[in-house]
Amino acid sequence: MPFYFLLRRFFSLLPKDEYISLSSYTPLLQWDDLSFSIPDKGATSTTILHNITGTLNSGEVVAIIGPSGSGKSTFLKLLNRLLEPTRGKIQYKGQAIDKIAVTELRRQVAYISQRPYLFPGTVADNLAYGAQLWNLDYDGAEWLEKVDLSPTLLTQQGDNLSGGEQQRLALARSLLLEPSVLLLDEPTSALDIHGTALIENLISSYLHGERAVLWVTHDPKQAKRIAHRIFLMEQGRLLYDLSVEDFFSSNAPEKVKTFLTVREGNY
Ligand SMILES: Nc1ncnc2c1ncn2[C@@H]1O[C@H](COP(=O)(O)OP(=O)(O)OP(=O)(O)O)[C@@H](O)[C@H]1O
Repeated sequence: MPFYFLLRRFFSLLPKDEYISLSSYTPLLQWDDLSFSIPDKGATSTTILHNITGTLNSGEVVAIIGPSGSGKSTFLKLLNRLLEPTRGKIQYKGQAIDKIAVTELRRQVAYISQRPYLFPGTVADNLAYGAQLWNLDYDGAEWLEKVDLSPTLLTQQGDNLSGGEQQRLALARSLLLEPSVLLLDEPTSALDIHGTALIENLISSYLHGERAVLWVTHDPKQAKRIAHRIFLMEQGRLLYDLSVEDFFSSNAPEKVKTFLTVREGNY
């Protein structure tokens, strides 16, 4: 009997509680029927995200791609409560995220924005912020080196750094808190090829144990390099949730092929 069927048979004999306790079979994040609207002037509203359902499982990188304005950033922000959904629910490790203290949720599910907000103060102050909150030991110089920044920057004011340096500092500041889930909003948009490769390698070495990554990118080639699955979004809807192989296969849905053609074709 194939291994998969043996596994199914084994699970069907277990009481439900034991089944749920097998954490590697539990998605880290689940979202169900998520919508997000913004009130207009008057009694109407504009819906930015429509009825999105899905999961992020331990050990995977999911790339989110889609045209500008399709709702990718809005979707990420809902997952650590930077925004609240108008409809639907989100769970982290099986627990509703609005029942988890926001500071704890954001330590576990970290959002790193495309244009990161640095706290006033030095690079060292920025690295220290979360670590002090959670009483963690860390080596600031080592973390700077991991993101290819010189330790000599520790004493510099954060707002003196270039856009790409700020992105890397924000990434180091988040990674040293060891979150389970990284929500990355175009983390390499301000980096050259060398910086991009470095961050892609850093994230793949970060991905072990019960960890997972949602990674917004505009670049299908990057999605192909880094992801196990790809979400294609359009006009606030999740059009497709496909394995990377299916996404780039000759049998991919027409809308996927059209998207790839518009973004330069041959992948
Ligand atoms: N606070 C807001 N008020 C009004 N409209 C908003 C607000 N936030 C987002 N939007 C709109 O919602 C849509 C989705 O925005 P979002 O930033 O999530 O898209 P995106 O796919 O991440 O875009 P990009 O790839 O350009 O970063 C856009 O049309 C945007 O203008």
